[in-house]
Amino acid sequence: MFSKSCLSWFSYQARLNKMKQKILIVEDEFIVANDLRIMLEKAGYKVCGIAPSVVKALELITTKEPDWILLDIFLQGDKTGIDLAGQLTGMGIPFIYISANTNQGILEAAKATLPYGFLVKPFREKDLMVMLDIARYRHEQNLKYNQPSQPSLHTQIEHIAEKQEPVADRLKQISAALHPVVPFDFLWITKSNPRTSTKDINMVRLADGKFSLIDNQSLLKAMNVSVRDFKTWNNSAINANGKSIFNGYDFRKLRMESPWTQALSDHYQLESALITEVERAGEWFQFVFFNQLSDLYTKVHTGIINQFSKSLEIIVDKVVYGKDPVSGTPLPASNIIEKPVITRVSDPENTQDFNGITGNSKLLHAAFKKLELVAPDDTSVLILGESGTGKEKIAQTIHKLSPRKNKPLVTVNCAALPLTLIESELFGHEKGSFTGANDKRIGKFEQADGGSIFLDEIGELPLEAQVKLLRVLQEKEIERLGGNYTKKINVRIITATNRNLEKEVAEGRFRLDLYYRLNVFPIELPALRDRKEDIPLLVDHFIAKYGKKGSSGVTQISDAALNELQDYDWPGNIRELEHLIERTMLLTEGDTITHIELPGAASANHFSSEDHFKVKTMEEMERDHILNVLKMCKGKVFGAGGAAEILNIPSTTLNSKIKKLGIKFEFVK
Ligand SMILES: Nc1ncnc2c1ncn2[C@@H]1O[C@H](COP(=O)(O)OP(=O)(O)OP(=O)(O)O)[C@@H](O)[C@H]1O
Repeated sequence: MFSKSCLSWFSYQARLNKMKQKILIVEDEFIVANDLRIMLEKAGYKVCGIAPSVVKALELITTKEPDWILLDIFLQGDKTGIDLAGQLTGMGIPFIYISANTNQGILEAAKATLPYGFLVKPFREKDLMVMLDIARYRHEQNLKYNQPSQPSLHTQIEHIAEKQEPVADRLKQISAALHPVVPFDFLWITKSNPRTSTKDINMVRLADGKFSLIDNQSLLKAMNVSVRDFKTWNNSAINANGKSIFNGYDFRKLRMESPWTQALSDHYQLESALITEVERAGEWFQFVFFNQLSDLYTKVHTGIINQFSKSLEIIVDKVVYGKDPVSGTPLPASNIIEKPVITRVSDPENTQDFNGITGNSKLLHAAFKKLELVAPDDTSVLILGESGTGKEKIAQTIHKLSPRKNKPLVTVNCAALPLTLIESELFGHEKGSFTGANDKRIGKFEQADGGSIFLDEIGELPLEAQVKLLRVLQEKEIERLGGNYTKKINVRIITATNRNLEKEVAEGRFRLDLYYRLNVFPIELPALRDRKEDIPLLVDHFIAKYGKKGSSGVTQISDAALNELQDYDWPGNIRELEHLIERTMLLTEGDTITHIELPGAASANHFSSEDHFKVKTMEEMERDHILNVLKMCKGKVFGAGGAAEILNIPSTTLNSKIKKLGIKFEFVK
């Protein structure tokens, strides 16, 4: 055992070690920078400067020669921390990111610069010190043994480019290496000046996340574009006018100016682009990265792509327009390109189902893309959408696609929990901790340990429980009611709501700090009325589902009935459609649904003359009952004489039922 004096000698040495370390803070928010300075100085470090921009940081690096840099990502000026990071690696200065931005694309970009750590704001003093300690230790070891921690992207690309493998294979590997840093769904590499259309390279990202090389001829066929049109369009390469990021308005303008971009983006549902050019022996080559997400590209990506311009040159020289590695002859594009197998998500003929989620609309694809990005991480996800849009299904898919898939996914409907039992349900209780607690209970968080917890209708959680939840998120530990110890837990949190949480925060019903913690990665699910093109697929899906389950002989639906469904507004979204199809199948004789009785349809319909055949589902009965009570109470939900009191249920529960059942205020009047 160490004696007390021996221990204090160690901490004295540790402090001496720190004192030798000069740290530069690169942070544009003065308060945060100052806080950091105070924490570091208290711990014995020397802060040699604070820089709010990359320009200032470079100046201070030259004059102060820092040993370490704490680096924010978005800074004053047009350069980001990630731009600076590239230069720091070259200068051999170790750095740690400190940022509130945990957007997946940015994290990937940050990762590619090989930082010694990434601290998410807000953080505790202890977190900063531990991270710095570990980073310093790792850096010392690296210096001692002279080991680069992992190959840089450039080294990876160099290595792939040199491989004696077919061009298509190398391009796939290069795309996979580039994608985490500059995400794309379609990469077009073309010789922009002088122009030669035969040498275009088109890399498409498939549904499984892999890449495929597709030649122009197959592309034209898939896009239904004539060779003549293509030749005319293709003579005009994209004129980027010195710009590199094309989001929103700029992307729409680019589409108008470049018919080829328009055709590509229509076919592949592309919404943004990042363009860069490299020069090789007097010839210019354009790399156009397209993405299905709008507003995806930021100056972080331009910074990265500029850092990797040498890698792009290698791609041009050694892979795309170079010599065949085996025969040594120049690579004619037509020979190196394989026939495509297009099974990507957006191909209506091939993919209609993404992990059990049916739909092929653009809006749903945007949600899938986000889901794919976030699923493998531990990031908290907030799913937003009206009742019945499939939020729970999305939560299940996130869990299924995550490394936690073999551990439990515990679902909690916050609206259905009785007020008095919420805390014990979520965090558990010890025997005798309150009247009626006859046994000890393991809470939902503990049940989900190692896996994920899905907190549905999080907007309904009362304020007291919100405080506790916040603590769990911050401390990653729970305390059972009546227990006097805490337990560490490792749970990924997925939440969902059909409420406008920002409004809830503004009106004091939801804690702002909790909202920030949960809203790290929001996924919005579109209402069915905004993606009616998915109705035929969904109908087929439900006919198949209930055909298998029940005794109905229905296997299809007539065009006329389908048209009726597409004309309806779907206030209850997919849940409403599903129940309607299930019910209609029960009532249909033969194998084809030819008519659908839509809610509110006029008496001219097929079934209303035979009311005695009409079977109401439990949900419909519940809906009718609530509606009648609401009418009786003149729409009053809360308080004395309100519908909740008459129905003897908490008003929060009633409110969520009203939403779930698609009851609108207009129906009550
Ligand atoms: N894209 C989809 N493909 C197939 N079935 C779907 C899809 N989306 C939702 N469903 C089905 O629709 C029903 C409602 O979905 P879910 O319960 O996930 O919605 P929700 O948004 O969580 O609703 P609420 O907010 O009311 O809890 C479920 O039976 C689900 O299986």
